[in-house]
Amino acid sequence: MGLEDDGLAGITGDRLPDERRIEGDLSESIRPGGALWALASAGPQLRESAALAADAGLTALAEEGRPRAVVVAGVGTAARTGDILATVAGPRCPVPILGHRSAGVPGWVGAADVVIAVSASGRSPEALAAAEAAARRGARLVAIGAPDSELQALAERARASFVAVPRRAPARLSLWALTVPVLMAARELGLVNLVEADIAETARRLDEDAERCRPDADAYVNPAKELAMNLAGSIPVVWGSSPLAGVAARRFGDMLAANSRYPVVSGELGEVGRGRVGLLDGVFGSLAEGQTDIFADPEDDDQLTRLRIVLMRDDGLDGDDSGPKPDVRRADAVADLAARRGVRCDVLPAEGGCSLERLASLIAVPDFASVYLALAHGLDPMRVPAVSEMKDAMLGSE
Ligand SMILES: O=P(O)(O)OC[C@H]1O[C@@H](O)[C@@H](O)[C@@H](O)[C@@H]1O
Repeated sequence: MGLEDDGLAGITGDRLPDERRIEGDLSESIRPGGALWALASAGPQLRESAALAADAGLTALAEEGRPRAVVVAGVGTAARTGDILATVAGPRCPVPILGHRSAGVPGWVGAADVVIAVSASGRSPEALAAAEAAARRGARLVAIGAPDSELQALAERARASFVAVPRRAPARLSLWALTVPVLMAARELGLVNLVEADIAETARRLDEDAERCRPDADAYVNPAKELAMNLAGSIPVVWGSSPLAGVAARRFGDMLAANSRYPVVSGELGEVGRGRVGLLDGVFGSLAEGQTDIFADPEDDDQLTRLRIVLMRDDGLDGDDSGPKPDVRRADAVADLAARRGVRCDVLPAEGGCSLERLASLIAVPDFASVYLALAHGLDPMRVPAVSEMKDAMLGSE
């Protein structure tokens, strides 16, 4: 597909956000298959996927004992599931967990290792090549993706476990359906401590957040609409205060880029503090705040673009000694630095009794916010021409 004559590749949308667009008729996004519908299904996705994984014969994985390493192979959202596994397994995990985002597997992978190949469509060349390479090298293989896909055929040929995850929405809106089988495979290997109650509580939290973020709840009571409008027109800077919150921050970056088409800076505070926090002193930070014309019309097109910090704050679980204590001072310090420069900051605290639920508490509302922000600009969050054109371009070159 080439660029259309209007030079915008068929993109419609408005540079200026308008809150009225998210308070009006959202039937297109709520209908089955729509973006808000897909996000509202996060809890059911998680439960369904847990049941599918339980029936997929993953117990066979454990027969050969603990692996030397686990490689989670895939791209985009599929790759995020590897980051989630690493954070849920935690810093004391005895086995390295590596996300692999390019075709094939690293050169050292062999019979002592486990490869988890993930692809929502079941046809990303990266995941397929990883599954093939894993089988060739005699590594234990688990494949996760769409039923009746190339990935399933490959897993069957390799006599590997396959978890068939129904494809009801684009990959990025199927995060929970893809993540749970990855976690359950790692549980079989003794690498994560995830009990049924953790899965049930996480699903319940996703249900509750979907209810709070529902389209007919207006911005006063809807945290996702509020967050979307806070970010509207800004350059969002999303920082997580712990490795877990860092994964949620990067996920928000993925969603803001694909759904809302906003440029985002995201990362983990431990690293950010060594360089990126310098953004606060720059053109879009304190210089923009200090040079605001207080008499200018706030609706004015020429208003300066500003940073807006989203601080994902994870203070850890009380009594959890499974890793280093989260450094809460860092979160306080960055909030303070921002406040002193007039840079606005939204703080999202992690809640919940296990790491999966805490992660969900940092992902659910921002996921919805990314869709509301797209809709406020009149953008279709489901249709991302640049992504489709990239895929087409790459298919043409292979
Ligand atoms: O999970 P699969 O189907 O392999 O797709 C992997 C990735 O492909 C990209 O082009 C995007 O569409 C992402 O949203 C998606 O996560």
